[in-house]
Amino acid sequence: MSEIKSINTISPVVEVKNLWKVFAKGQRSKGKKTLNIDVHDEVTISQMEKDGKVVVAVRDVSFEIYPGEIFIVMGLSGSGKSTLIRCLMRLIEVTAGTIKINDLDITSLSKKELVKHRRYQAAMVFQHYGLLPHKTVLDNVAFGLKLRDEPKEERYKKAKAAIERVGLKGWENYYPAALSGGMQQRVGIARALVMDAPVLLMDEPFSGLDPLISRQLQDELLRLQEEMKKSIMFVTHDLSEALRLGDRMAIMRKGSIVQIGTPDEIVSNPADDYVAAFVADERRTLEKTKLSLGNKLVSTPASS
Ligand SMILES: Nc1ncnc2c1ncn2[C@@H]1O[C@H](COP(=O)(O)OP(=O)(O)OP(=O)(O)O)[C@@H](O)[C@H]1O
Repeated sequence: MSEIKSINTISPVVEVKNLWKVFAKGQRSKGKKTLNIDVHDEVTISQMEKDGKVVVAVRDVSFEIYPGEIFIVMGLSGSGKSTLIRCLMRLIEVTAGTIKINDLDITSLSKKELVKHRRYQAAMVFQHYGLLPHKTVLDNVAFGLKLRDEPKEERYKKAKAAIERVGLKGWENYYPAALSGGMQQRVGIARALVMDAPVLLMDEPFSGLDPLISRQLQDELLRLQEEMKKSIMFVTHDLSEALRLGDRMAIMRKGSIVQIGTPDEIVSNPADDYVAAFVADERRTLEKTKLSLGNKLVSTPASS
């Protein structure tokens, strides 16, 4: 009882409330501009969607991420995952709603405050690494600290430690092109870790990599998380990755979150047919395991 009470009183690090992102169709403006639209006017919005004038990429989304939690966002292509995670860094301006990180509403920050938010509160790992090709591994990792005006000696010390943490000791003076995809993504992770921000945003960081490498990196992330206890938002469309990494997961469909729960809850109790279709294979495997376990129990002499 007391344990449940204490869990309920932990404050979230990330708190997203009634978030909307509506894009004007045909103007791929990177989402920097905000569209002037009343999201509460459902009739107008759905008419504009039907007329192909707008795309509602994120629709009235709310969730929290707690300290030390890996929160997975999953959904089919086009369901709004990337738009959502980018809103948290404010790489995309939101249409409506609030995003609080450590109680600070980042949707209302000035440009100057936003720079600070990006340098101290949240760090992002992208699918395509986003490394600077003309800088060495060491300078890539130290770059964010340079933007923070940290003294050279200090930033190299921290960068070397982060490089060692992701298993790349000895590669400090190489350029990204000399590294495999998996190693480049390790650099991407080191670059985020070195900032020591409380929130880590990871947008499909391991997809596109060899399955074996991506599994190694998943293990690595779990190991690092044991030490770091960050609040991690992790976007993926790979269910097995989601189930391995996630403490809780949100399933997105056409911009909305259709279910939030622990991997167990989602697999054993999908909220609708869309979620059920996602987890169908996993359920089949579970049922087979239960069945064969049941058979074993029935047939072992010890059980009779
Ligand atoms: N800058 C933009 N301008 C207009 N529409 C956009 C823009 N960015 C995304 N969209 C649309 O918003 C919807 C959600 O896209 P988003 O990239 O967030 O989905 P996703 O779930 O991340 O997909 P994927 O897994 O393919 O990356 C899609 O219909 C997409 O075409």
